[in-house]
Amino acid sequence: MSATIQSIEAILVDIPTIRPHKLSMTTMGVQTMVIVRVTDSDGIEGLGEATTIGGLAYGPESPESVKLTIDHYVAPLLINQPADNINTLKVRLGRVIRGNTLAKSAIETALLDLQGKRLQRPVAELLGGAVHTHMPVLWTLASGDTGKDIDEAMNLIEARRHCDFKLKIGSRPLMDDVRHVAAIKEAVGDSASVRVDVNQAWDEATAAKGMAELQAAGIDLVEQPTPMKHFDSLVRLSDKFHLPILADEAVADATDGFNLAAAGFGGAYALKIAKSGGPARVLELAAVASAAGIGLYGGTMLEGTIGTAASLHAWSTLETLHWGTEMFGPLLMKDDIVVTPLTYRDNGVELPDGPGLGIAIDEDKLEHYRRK
Ligand SMILES: O=C(O)C[C@H]1C=CC(=O)O1
Ligand SMILES: [Mn+2]
Repeated sequence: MSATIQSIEAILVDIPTIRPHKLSMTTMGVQTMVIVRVTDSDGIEGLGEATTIGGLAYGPESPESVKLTIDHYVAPLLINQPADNINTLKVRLGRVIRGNTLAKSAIETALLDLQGKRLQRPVAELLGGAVHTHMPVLWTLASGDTGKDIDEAMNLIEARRHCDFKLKIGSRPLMDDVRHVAAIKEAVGDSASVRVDVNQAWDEATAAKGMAELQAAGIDLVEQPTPMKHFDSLVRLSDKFHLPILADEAVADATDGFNLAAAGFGGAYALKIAKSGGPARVLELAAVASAAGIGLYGGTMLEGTIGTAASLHAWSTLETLHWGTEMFGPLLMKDDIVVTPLTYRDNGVELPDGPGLGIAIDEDKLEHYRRK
């Protein structure tokens, strides 16, 4: 008799950020994680995380709605079901719950962690095995102030914590953003790759002008310049410029990835477990991208250590991450709720080892930061 699922808990955890993090649609001062704990009848526990940015500012699921979805819809479907057949559990959820990929990602992660602990194997091995144990990680400069961003970048380069940077733009007039970006690129020099993320803020005409300016300033990649559903804009812009485009919000799952590639897009895709529905699901998008000759990037929703580790287990199985990763979420938060944080060194991060995700909760910290 295989073990059955006995309990599913979704916990809201609020941790302040080390500084304001300014995106085109919101400025974050705190990050809210939904931590999921699934226990089975043998007493083994699996951990998962669902995290978004700025409540409902980034996407259609909020931390509070994810908790409600898990408590009221997911848990009753999974309690007393065998814990070890994750595909069957996902089919069961998928038949009754549409969308809600953040909640599904946390659940898929927790089930993989549980299975890994049961088998005493890492999650990467359940996904076919890690090709890499150290992955490059860029840092996002988003204080909202050019001088502060330059100081931050210089310190991180000096410490060999990050050598590549992503700048959040799109909330200011175009030429203000261009001057901001050009000043940072000039300061960090040629050895650093500087990219921008517009988070859908431009229309196509603004994007065309912006991309011409950014190309001239030596920027390497422009992320999601136009609204997520405007596939045609992304295709035309990717045709027009040799400055490549990274599609983020536009591509959530393998079907989006297939449609955008079929429409003629020739850039790269930001993979995120939260968009696709988990560390196994996101690899379906990676496979479609690879089949279409589209580059890969390990993306984040600024998750804490659990969600970041889950993503790293997935990215580690990919032969090539053409644009590296941005798995720095835990470093943007003032504190952590795990016993041993991830190891960031040599401009990257180590894949945690040990069974499952290789992550354990610090119960005192969780108690301190959980929403009362
Ligand atoms: O990419 C996004 O849209 C969201 C996120 C990733 C890094 C960061 O600073 O914000
Ligand atoms: Mn993005």
